Amino acid sequence: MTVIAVLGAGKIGEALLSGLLHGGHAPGDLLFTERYPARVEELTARYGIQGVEVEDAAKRADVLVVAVKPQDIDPVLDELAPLLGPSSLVVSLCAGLPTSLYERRLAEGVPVVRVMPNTPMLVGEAMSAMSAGRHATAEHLAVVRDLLTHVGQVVEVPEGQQDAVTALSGSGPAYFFYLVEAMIDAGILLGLPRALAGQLIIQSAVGAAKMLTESEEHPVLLREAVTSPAGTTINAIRELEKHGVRAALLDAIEAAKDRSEALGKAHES
Ligand SMILES: NC(=O)C1=CN([C@@H]2O[C@H](COP(=O)(O)OP(=O)(O)OC[C@H]3O[C@@H](n4cnc5c(N)ncnc54)[C@H](OP(=O)(O)O)[C@@H]3O)[C@@H](O)[C@H]2O)C=CC1
Ligand SMILES: O=C(O)[C@@H]1CCC=N1
Repeated sequence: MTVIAVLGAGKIGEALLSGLLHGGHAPGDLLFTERYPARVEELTARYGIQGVEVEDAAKRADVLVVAVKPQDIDPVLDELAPLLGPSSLVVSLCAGLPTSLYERRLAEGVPVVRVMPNTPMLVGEAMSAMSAGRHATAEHLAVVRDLLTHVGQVVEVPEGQQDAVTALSGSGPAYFFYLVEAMIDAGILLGLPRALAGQLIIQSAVGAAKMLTESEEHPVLLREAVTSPAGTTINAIRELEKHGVRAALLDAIEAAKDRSEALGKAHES
């Protein structure tokens, strides 16, 4: 079995480790590095996996998954530079950071694959997009695809699309959580108990997601089927249009893409 080391086991690193365990990976095949001993102990207690130093991770793992914040990448690259060679495989989950950054800072020939996953990998429902760096071959991509398939769906995209992917599916779950939160608040406004409002909205979200994935229908047709003539839904839709919700979503997602680009540009020199 491939040994995978996650460098920086925060939100997404932990989601990947947990998803891989649920997907059938043995705890002994998973390693992680973390900054503080308390976090190492917490993760070891929770999952039975071993926290190690970077040097150990580089020696023992077939795949090194970098999952620190983009702002924390410099010391990680400094640590990795003397430890890795062309037989290593680096997978970067970091928003905005191009494979060229790794290629510039690591030894010649180290293969790098850039991946943008999302947190539903915790429940085996991630949407991940991967792009090969200059030294990553079809076999490297196959290894990464196999790993990500254990925690959800995977697509391959040109690296030039990764900032847009980050804005859409990387950040995407947050937009849905935000909508659900706002809709539960609407239930409170209408006088429903919070628990009931939560149940009504969350099951509606699950049902709508299932219809989106299982029916062959376009979202517009699914929405139209809910929108009865002179009924309730069209009154709500009019308010959404009046408040520019569609335009707000376009602007919001474009702003997320701009931020992803800026995170990459900050590491250009
Ligand atoms: N959260 C998400 O939904 C997604 C995140 N990503 C990407 O994943 C990366 C991590 O994001 P996220 O998980 O949210 O962030 P977190 O801050 O939760 O996780 C990063 C972890 O790395 C640790 N860390 C920092 N420096 C080092 C180091 N030198 N050695 C070992 N561990 C270190 C941090 O410790 P400390 O807390 O002490 O700083 C933290 O626990 C980012 O680059 C982000 O763009 C990609 C897709 C989705
Ligand atoms: O907010 C962020 O920067 C990260 C990247 C995608 C999702 N979370």
